[in-house]
Amino acid sequence: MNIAVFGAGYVGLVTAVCLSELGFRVQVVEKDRHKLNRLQAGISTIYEPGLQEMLIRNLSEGRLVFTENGPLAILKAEVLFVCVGTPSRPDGSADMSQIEAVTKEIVESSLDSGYKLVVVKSTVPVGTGRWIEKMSVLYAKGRKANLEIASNPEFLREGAAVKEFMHPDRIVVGVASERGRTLMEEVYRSFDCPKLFTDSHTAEIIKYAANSFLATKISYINMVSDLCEETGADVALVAEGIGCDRRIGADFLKAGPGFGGSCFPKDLRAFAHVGRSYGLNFGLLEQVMQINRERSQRMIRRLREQLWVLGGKKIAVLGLTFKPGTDDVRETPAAAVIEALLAEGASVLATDPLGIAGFRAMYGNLADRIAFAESAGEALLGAHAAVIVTDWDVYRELDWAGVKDGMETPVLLDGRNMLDRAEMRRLGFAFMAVGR
Ligand SMILES: NC(=O)c1ccc[n+]([C@@H]2O[C@H](COP(=O)([O-])OP(=O)(O)OC[C@H]3O[C@@H](n4cnc5c(N)ncnc54)[C@H](O)[C@@H]3O)[C@@H](O)[C@H]2O)c1
Ligand SMILES: O=c1ccn([C@@H]2O[C@H](COP(=O)(O)OP(=O)(O)O[C@H]3O[C@H](CO)[C@@H](O)[C@H](O)[C@H]3O)[C@@H](O)[C@H]2O)c(=O)[nH]1
Repeated sequence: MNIAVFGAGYVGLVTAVCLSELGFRVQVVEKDRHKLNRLQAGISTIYEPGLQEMLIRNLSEGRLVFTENGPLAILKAEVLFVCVGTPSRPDGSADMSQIEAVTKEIVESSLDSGYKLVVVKSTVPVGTGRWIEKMSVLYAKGRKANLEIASNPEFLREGAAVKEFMHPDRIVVGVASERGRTLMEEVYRSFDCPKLFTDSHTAEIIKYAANSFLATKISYINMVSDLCEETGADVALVAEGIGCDRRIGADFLKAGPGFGGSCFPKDLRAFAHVGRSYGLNFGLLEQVMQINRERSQRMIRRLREQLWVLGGKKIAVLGLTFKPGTDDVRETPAAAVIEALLAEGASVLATDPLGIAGFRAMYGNLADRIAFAESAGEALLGAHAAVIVTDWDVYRELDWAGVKDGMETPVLLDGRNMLDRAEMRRLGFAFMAVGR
């Protein structure tokens, strides 16, 4: 089967590489020249375990092609995956302009040709499939494009994208016709997981509802974590205690600096906007987002417990990516923490195993006001306190006894609850962990 994938970002690139690995012939259409050059040269533009090797293999064996030539890819393909971005607009709604641009290109390149299944993998508001159908009629200007629109939301997590694409918990497909369903069954034939076939509205809602629910769990445990801090309880044990109940489940109950990344914040804003646009009370999600916004202030408050004044002090920030195992810094909680520290008059020395370059590129103004260190050891030299924002293993494995002596004052705030409290106190740290 010939497949076209539009957009070689986190989702598009992983989808394309994995589908080619499964034996499909995949053409990836990417408009960003810089990305395209690198991909054509066999260099992955994102860091994902396993991706680079698979990319090179499938590229050299000819199953995977990166191109700017949308019309040619459209002509050849029977199934077209749309994986372009759906970023936030200022009012929180999803910006659908990239989806519309791809729609136009697909319609104009498939006029009077055979049936094609257009599969929307991007995360989109309910009703998007219908809009694509309507716009297709307009762009066809009275001629006929034989397109069927399906919804196939993607649930992969960054840092484990290849593994999660290849072994998902479930596959959701919103498709109307038998022909479309048969094609999607063929695409996912080798996947051994529940496959849920629905109408397109249901599939579209499943994606936002899943992300919103997971983010709700995180804000919920973060709310409880504040109470644990006030009362001397331990949020990790509370999470274990409630998570053992199978109706609740243990996942996504880790307290921390709040959720970040390119998905949860954006998708919550968009889902809340969708709810409001139907006149519904989605205030629950507003609260989830508000709790998340307040996390950085909570961390400042903890630091004050030990440091008295923060102004003029040097604080090491360990971790810039929104979670470990990725170089992605989009909407990272580290940015809010650094912003709050600077507002207190502290100076910041930040470090991260993979995220420094991305942080400099994305947060230029903020990056100009802080310094960067190549390693945690270097960041901690002369620091009055360290704050762990991202739970990288290197921080778990750091020689804390060794670095402590280089600090001005050995204050450590474990924002991810990842270190052994008794051990850190034994080493002589004034140690605080989120939720304890
Ligand atoms: N990042 C994730 O982990 C993840 C997981 C599940 C779903 N999603 C959703 O998938 C979608 C894509 O997310 P992403 O993180 O991959 O985005 P991204 O911004 O990393 O990638 C989008 C890519 O599309 C390209 N593009 C834009 N317009 C194009 C066009 N007309 N033709 C060809 N290429 C074009 C861009 O240059 C970019 O490379 C979003 O809707 C997102 O919410 C993301
Ligand atoms: O118990 C937890 C779990 C996660 N997080 C934070 O939540 C954010 C998101 O984490 P994660 O879900 O692992 O990362 P993403 O790669 O953003 O994946 C989410 O967003 C994707 C894009 O929509 C979906 O496909 C995935 O299913 C969904 O998990 C990160 O900042 C994490 O540190 C916590 O604070 N506590």
